[in-house]
Amino acid sequence: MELTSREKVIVIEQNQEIALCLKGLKKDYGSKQVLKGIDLTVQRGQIIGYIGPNGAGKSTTIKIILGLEGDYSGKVEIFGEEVTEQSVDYKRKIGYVPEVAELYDNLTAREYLTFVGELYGLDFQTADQKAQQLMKVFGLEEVYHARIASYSKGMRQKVLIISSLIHNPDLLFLDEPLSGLDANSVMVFKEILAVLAAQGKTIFYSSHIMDVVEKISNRIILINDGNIVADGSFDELKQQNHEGTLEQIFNQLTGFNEHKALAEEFVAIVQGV
Ligand SMILES: Nc1ncnc2c1ncn2[C@@H]1O[C@H](COP(=O)(O)OP(=O)(O)OP(=O)(O)O)[C@@H](O)[C@H]1O
Repeated sequence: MELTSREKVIVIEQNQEIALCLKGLKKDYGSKQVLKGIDLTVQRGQIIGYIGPNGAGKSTTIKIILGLEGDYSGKVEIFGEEVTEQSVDYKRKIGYVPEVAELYDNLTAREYLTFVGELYGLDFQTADQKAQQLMKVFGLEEVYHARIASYSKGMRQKVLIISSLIHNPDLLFLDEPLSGLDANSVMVFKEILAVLAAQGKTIFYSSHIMDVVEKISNRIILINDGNIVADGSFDELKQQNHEGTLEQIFNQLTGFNEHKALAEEFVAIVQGV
């Protein structure tokens, strides 16, 4: 499809707009330094794959950006505005799928999603209508009025995904979002991300499923021990590290080559040898 010159200008402007900027982000928990100075600028429309070993500080970064974790040093800017502990308005531009969520089991999906929609500034009717339509797309129209307590894991995850997008945010934080989704739903969700990114939404995608990160991200950021140790497209990382898959690059950059020895040790202990 040929873009008109006006559309080309809009695309260039969008690409230059900065959605997220982290400057010297540091965070300690007691004597443990979890983030040691994260500097990061994310352009609007990018899909960032944010990866790193367990405990590297990925969720901590996301929670700081969302204002869920205080007591850090450094700066967080969202669409050019510095986020402070008092800032609230910027949250309307953000959607979030947490790694672990407290869904209100006693509520129905309708009650929960309209509650979240209203928190994000939608009126009840709009939230109700959108929530019902989105549930239908995910094949959940029949349980819209059922309590979340009766949902399977994947059904809960779909409600979480809907709740993160109901207010049409510009910046989306996804922490292991595919958790519990079946293969068909994964396909739908990956397609949703591609369409959102094409519309200029910015997506920050944190996951351990390397082949998905490799495919959907146009920029991959690897953090290890509180620092960014790699930043680039998958092709760039592949060239720099002479490795074939993102999983292999991950192993190399985190200095890990003991999987066989560790597996054998584990099984030997299980067998009581
Ligand atoms: N509330 C807390 N109190 C104390 N330590 C914490 C707290 N939250 C996180 N940590 C520590 O901070 C470090 C980073 O945790 P974080 O959850 O950010 O890691 P992660 O990269 O998201 O890991 P994973 O891949 O396992 O989800 C870990 O060592 C963790 O124990």
